Amino acid sequence: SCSASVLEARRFFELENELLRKRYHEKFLSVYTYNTNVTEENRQAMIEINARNAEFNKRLAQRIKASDYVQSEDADIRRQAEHLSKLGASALNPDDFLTLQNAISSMQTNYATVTVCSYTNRTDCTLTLEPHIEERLAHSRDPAELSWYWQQWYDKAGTPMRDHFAEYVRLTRKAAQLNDHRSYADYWLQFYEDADFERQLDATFKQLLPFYRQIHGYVRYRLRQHYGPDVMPAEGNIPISLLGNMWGQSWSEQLDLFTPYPEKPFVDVKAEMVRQNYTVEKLFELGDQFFQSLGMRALPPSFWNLSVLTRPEDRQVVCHASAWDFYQDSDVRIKMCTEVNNNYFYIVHHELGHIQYYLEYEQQPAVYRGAPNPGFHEAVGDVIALSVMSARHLKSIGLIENGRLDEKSRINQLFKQALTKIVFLPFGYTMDKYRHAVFRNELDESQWNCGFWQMRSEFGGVEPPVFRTEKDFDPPAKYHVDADVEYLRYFAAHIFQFQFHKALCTQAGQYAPNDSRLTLDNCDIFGSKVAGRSLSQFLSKGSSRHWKEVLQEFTGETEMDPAALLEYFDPLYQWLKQENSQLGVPLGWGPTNKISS
Ligand SMILES: C=C(C[SeH])C(=O)N1CCC[C@H]1C(=O)O
Ligand SMILES: [Zn+2]
Repeated sequence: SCSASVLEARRFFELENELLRKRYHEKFLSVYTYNTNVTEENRQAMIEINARNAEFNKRLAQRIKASDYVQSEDADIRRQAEHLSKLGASALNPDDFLTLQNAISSMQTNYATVTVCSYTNRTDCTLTLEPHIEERLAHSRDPAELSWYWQQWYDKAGTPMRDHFAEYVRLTRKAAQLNDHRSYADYWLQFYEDADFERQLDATFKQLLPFYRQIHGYVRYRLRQHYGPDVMPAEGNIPISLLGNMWGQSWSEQLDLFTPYPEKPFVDVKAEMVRQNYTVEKLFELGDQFFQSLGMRALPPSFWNLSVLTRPEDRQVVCHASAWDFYQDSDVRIKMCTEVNNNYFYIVHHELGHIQYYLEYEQQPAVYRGAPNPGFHEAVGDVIALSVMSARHLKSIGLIENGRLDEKSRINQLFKQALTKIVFLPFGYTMDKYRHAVFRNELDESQWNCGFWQMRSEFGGVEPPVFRTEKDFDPPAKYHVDADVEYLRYFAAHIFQFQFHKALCTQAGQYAPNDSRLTLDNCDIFGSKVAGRSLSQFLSKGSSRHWKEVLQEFTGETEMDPAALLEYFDPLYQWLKQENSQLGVPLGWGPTNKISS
């Protein structure tokens, strides 16, 4: 349709998108400068640019609201108008906006710079989360030491942030109301473009809970065998400090405590990487080569020149891994404090997935340079990692000997994957179930800390290693709470990534239903140009089309559906049900007693 009004509207959005692209370019340069050099001066400069951009975004939204673009006869004009009317914090008046920016950046600065004291040398208080504390949580087998680092971190990264967090809740609530949302939770949920999505998330979580209970029961049983009944009661909540990760979101670091068949040790890729003198650079080159093998773009020279891939010696940085799009000249970067180990091997691929998405949709107008469903952006890298972590692929890059696992080794491998992919689900679910309750005023401020642990216990059967009260405040001990980053995107990504994996493996001829040689858990799409074209097609759409439409073209489905995930893990699920009943392993847990009611 080329009526005069549509032509005028197209002209309007073409101009506005170019201005928006320039604003994004300027904004992300200043945020990156702060993240890669945490100084007060850089923090102030970042806030100033954010405030200026907020005014421009607000004015654009007002002009669109005053127009009839949302009723345009042209569907694309309507979509662009709707997207550009979605204001977040930008709806606040300049003073409130600055106050909110200060609250969030203060929490982020604390998270990035906090250090704790060594368990073995109490006068050394220079230990950082990455790499020192995470290394201790992954390798110590002393419950007292594990509990020490857990408490040091939560007491220093969490509790002192309570006032900033309260300010953040107050002002994001005000922003949401200015945008006619019931709450900031509803502002976050609108990015899924599906009024039914929250219900789907609840239903998906309930559907996967029985599988999680089997893993939880087995791990608790094995922890009890190792640490004894005083540390691990038979039917209790699992102390998070025993699980190898500060937040209990992934348990694979302590894998060798719970390997189903320890006599068939699953190859520790880290040991082999160290033996082969792997460098951080090599990890990124492997990821880059994987995408190129699919016929997708190589990382541009600017990536290698401008990224920050290891912790600098001479300045403070925000170590939490992140990928960056500067909306100009294919300038894409990663900032992370990489170490050569299993966890970072995964994170490198996770971040490169974001980078490939940025490169694939860069031709879109600025308003569409994003994912149509936040879960998609978090799933891309993980899909590639599913191929990379397969025995078939690890053998092909010389990191393990045996590319075809026998039944017992296959159970070990599936168990290792489940300790990240299934264990993550209650954590991801709780992070935003909790924040939604806070944002919706369903959880009273007097219960903000105990309510957090009550939900972690209810949904995941885990608890703090030490008693917690309302004098503590633990949620800001997690990066995303400090940085105002919504978290259900990761829960959704853990479901979508198996749907994407199944589609790509089918397209690559590496998966066939009921063919025991071509199963999902040993599929490796490396080198498949067919799969690469399909993935590239999917990513290049950006958010120009509704996520159900682009999902349908990519996998044939129109919903988030855990069927592919359950198919991938089925052999393990069957093994666990049989093993747990044979061992008489109790399943399930009661309310945590680590909080005062
Ligand atoms: C690596 C990133 C940056 Se988008 C991250 O935050 N992730 C990746 C997996 C889950 C989540 C986390 O660390 O909590
Ligand atoms: Zn991510």
